[in-house]
Amino acid sequence: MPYHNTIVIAGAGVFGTAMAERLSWNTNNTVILWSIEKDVVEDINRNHRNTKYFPTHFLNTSIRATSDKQIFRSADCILLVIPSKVIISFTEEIKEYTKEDCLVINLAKGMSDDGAFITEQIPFPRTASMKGPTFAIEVLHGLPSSFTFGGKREDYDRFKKEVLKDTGLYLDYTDDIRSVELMSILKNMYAIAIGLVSGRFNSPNVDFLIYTKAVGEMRHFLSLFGCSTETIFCYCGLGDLGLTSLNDLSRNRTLGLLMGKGFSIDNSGSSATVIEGSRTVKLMGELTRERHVEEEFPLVQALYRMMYEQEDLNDYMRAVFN
Ligand SMILES: NC(=O)C1=CN([C@@H]2O[C@H](COP(=O)(O)OP(=O)(O)OC[C@H]3O[C@@H](n4cnc5c(N)ncnc54)[C@H](OP(=O)(O)O)[C@@H]3O)[C@@H](O)[C@H]2O)C=CC1
Ligand SMILES: O=C(CO)COP(=O)(O)O
Repeated sequence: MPYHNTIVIAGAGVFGTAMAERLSWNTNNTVILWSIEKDVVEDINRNHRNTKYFPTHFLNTSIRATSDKQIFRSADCILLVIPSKVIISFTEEIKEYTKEDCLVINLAKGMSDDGAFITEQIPFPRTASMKGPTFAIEVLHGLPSSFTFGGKREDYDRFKKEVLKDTGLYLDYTDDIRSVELMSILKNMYAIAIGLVSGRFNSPNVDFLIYTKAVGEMRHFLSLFGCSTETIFCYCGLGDLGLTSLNDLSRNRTLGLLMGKGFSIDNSGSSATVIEGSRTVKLMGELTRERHVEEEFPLVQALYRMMYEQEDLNDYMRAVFN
């Protein structure tokens, strides 16, 4: 007998919509997008489009959308694809509507503004984290794409077999959820760091010089947070760092490119685009100082001084080529 799962995706922005499309390829999944954006919900239900985020693309007609939080009552599995800073309060709110054995998977970046790991704060017994080298537009266009599933082994096995069947989405696995959450925020920060030198030099030699330093710092961070350093070899590690830091589709790399070309930046968080790496620079810049380990993280410190302490581009370059 075929399995049947109701998947409710919280967030009908670019990535939530792309994931809805792919999960709908498995006809045993009922896929529902939940969004605060009423115009987006209406567009999906009436026109099978999400014109705000994908002006030219038609979605699978089986995908339904709603703004009613009661929908979470029906979920066997929830994917969280809203900005990471609102996830904890959001899950606290929907908890009362939701089945106790629902699997809640965080696809957004893994840390809240105060430095808490999101999956450790979500008030559900079955949680997981799923991150990988996956630009939304390529997921939407049906290209084979991969994630690391961080969570319990039995949840991984079921999710892979039942939900991802026929979707062209592939998984590797770790039980170290925290390491998956950590990799996802670090690679955004290092995408800015590498974007900065790409913007300035446009040189593969220079890019990979800084890329290699970034991998070393990511490994130090895994140790600092008591995580398995093996996760660096998963899709969410080297895979996502490479994708985000070396491709101009990335918003974080683009921010670095612009800074490397001398444009000034707005750190207020008011930007309409999600550039989560700048928050990570602040968090990790301060955290490494508080723990007196800043010398092990020269890229982070150089970025922090440039983005939050008014150092200039030349200071950044001097610091990272040291
Ligand atoms: N884009 C990509 O390629 C990838 C993105 N991700 C991650 O997915 C997460 C979402 O990113 P992405 O889809 O790109 O971002 P978008 O900005 O496209 O989508 C976020 C959605 O969440 C909504 N939202 C904002 N605030 C709230 C709130 N308080 N409650 C509920 N919904 C809210 C937004 O609505 P509104 O526009 O009205 O604010 C929007 O619909 C991020 O953590 C990102 O890093 C992961 C892998 C790939
Ligand atoms: O997270 C992403 C790919 O995994 C998307 O990266 P950006 O947020 O930098 O666009």
